[in-house]
Amino acid sequence: MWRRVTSLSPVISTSKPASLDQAASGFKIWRSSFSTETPTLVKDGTTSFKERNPFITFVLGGPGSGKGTQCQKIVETFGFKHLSAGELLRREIDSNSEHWSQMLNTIKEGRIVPSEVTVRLIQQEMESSDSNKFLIDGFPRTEENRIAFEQLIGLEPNVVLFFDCPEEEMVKRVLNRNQGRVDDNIDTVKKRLKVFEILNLPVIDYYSKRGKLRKINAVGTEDEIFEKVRPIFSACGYQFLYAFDSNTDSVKLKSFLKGVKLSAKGLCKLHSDKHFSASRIKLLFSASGFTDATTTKNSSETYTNYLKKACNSTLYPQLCLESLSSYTSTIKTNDLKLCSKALSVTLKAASNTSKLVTNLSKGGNLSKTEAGIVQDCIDEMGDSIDMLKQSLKALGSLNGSDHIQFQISNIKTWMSAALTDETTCTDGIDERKISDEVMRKIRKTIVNIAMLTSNALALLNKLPY
Ligand SMILES: Nc1ncnc2c1ncn2[C@@H]1O[C@H](COP(=O)(O)OP(=O)(O)O)[C@@H](O)[C@H]1O
Ligand SMILES: Nc1ccn([C@@H]2O[C@H](COP(=O)(O)OP(=O)(O)O)[C@@H](O)[C@H]2O)c(=O)n1
Repeated sequence: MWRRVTSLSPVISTSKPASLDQAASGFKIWRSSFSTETPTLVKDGTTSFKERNPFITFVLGGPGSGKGTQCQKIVETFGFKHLSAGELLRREIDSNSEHWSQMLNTIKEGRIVPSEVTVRLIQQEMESSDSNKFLIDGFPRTEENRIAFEQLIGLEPNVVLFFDCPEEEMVKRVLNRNQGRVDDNIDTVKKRLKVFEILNLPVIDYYSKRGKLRKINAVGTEDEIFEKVRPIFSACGYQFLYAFDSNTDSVKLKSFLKGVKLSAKGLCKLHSDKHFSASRIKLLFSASGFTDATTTKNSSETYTNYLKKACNSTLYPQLCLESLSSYTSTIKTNDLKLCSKALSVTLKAASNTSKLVTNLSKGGNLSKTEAGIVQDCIDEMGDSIDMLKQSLKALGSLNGSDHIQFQISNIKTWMSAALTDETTCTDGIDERKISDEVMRKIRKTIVNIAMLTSNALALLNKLPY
C-alpha cells in the first residue's frame, strides 16, 4: 500500500542536503556553472513582460495526478497558453543543449533541475507568446523554484491549482502513461513521489496560506475532474467569454451554477491589461456587437431587433426580452447601456426579492431548520446585492477610465460571486428536500434572480473586447 505521507528522510541525495538548491538538483558542479546572481537572467524584456500584467496559473500535483490532462482541457475551454516545465526540459534535452546530459540524469533520477534553467525556459516561452494567460504546469516544484520565479520574473501567480491524488492512483497512471518517458518507471516514480512530498508540499502549503491555492480532488474521470476545475476560471470571467463565443447554446445554467458554487469568492486576483487596444475601447462605446448590419433604420424596430439579437445570446432569451423590452428607447443599440440596464433590472429584482424573502419568512410557520436556511438565504442575498451594486457602479464609471478591461474583469467576477450567493441559497433549500410552500416560493424568486444575473453576465461577456 502506498503511503500518502512518507518520512522526511533525504530522498534526493544520500545525506541531508546542505541547501535546498543542492537538494533539488543534486549537482553541485552543474549548479555552480550557472550564475545565481539575479541580474544575469533579467533581460531587457523582463520589465515589459511584467507590464503586460499576465494572468498566471501554477498547476501543481504529484507525478501522474493529471496536471497535463486537465491543462489541455483548460486550454480548450478557456484559451490559456500551456507551459509544461517538464516538457520544456525534455525539449531542451532533445535539442542537445548545454548540460543536456545532466538534465537527462536529473530527470531519470527524479530530481529537480536547477531553477535558473527552468525559469529561463518558462520566461522565454512567456515573453514570446501572444497570450497573456498562462498555465504553468509542474512548476514551482520547490521553494527554490518559487523564489527564483518571483525574483527573476517579478510576478506571483494569480491562482495555484493543486491536483490532490492518492499515491497508488498516481503510480498506476504513470506506469500506464506509455509516452516513452525515461522517468515513467517504478523506481523513478517512487523517488519522484518522495521529492514531491518533501519539496513540493511546502510550496503548496505556502500558497495555501496566501489564499491562492485551489485544491482539487483528482480522483474520478477526466471529465468529472474538469467540472471541478471549470468554476475556478469561470469566476475569473473566462467561462462565458468562451462558451458564448463558440455559440454553445447548450451551456446550461444549472451546470454553470454548480460550477460557480464550488468556487470561492474573490479567488482570482484580477489583472489589468494595458494591451487593451484603443480600437476595442472605441468599439465598446460606439458600435454594437449585437447590431445587425442590415437594420440601419434608427427606429424602435431597430432597437427591438437589437435587443432580440442580444437576448438570443443569453441562456434565458425570453426572460431577457421580458425584463428589458420596456427600456429599448434608453438602450437603443448601445451595448454598454444594455449591460447597465440588465444589471440595474437584476439589482432591483434582487432587492425586492430580499424584502419578499424576509416577509415570507416572518409570515410562514417555519421549522427551526427552515428558518435557518431562510436566514442563510437572506444573508446570501445581501451579499449578492452588494456585488450587483458594486458592478453597476463600476459599469457606470467605465467611460473615461484608463483601466477598462480591468474594471470589466472585476465586474464579471463580482457578478459571478452574486450568482454563487444566489445559488448557494437555492441549493441549501434543495439539499434538504423541503416541500414547504413558503420555501418553494422563496426558491422560485431566487432562481429568477439567478437567471437574470446569468443573463446580465452573458451580455457583459459579449462586450467587444
Ligand atoms: N482522471 C484520470 N483518470 C485516469 N487516468 C487519468 C486521469 N487523468 C489523467 N489520466 C492519465 O494518467 C496519466 C498521467 O496523466 P498526466 O495528465 O500526464 O499527469 P501529470 O501531468 O500530472 O503527470 C496519463 O496517461 C493520462 O491519460
Ligand atoms: N519545475 C520542474 C519540473 C520538472 N522537472 C523535472 O522534470 C521531471 C518531469 O516533470 P513533469 O512535470 O513532466 O512530470 P509529471 O509530474 O507530469 O509526471 C521531474 O520529475 C523533474 O525531474 C524539474 O526539474 N523542475
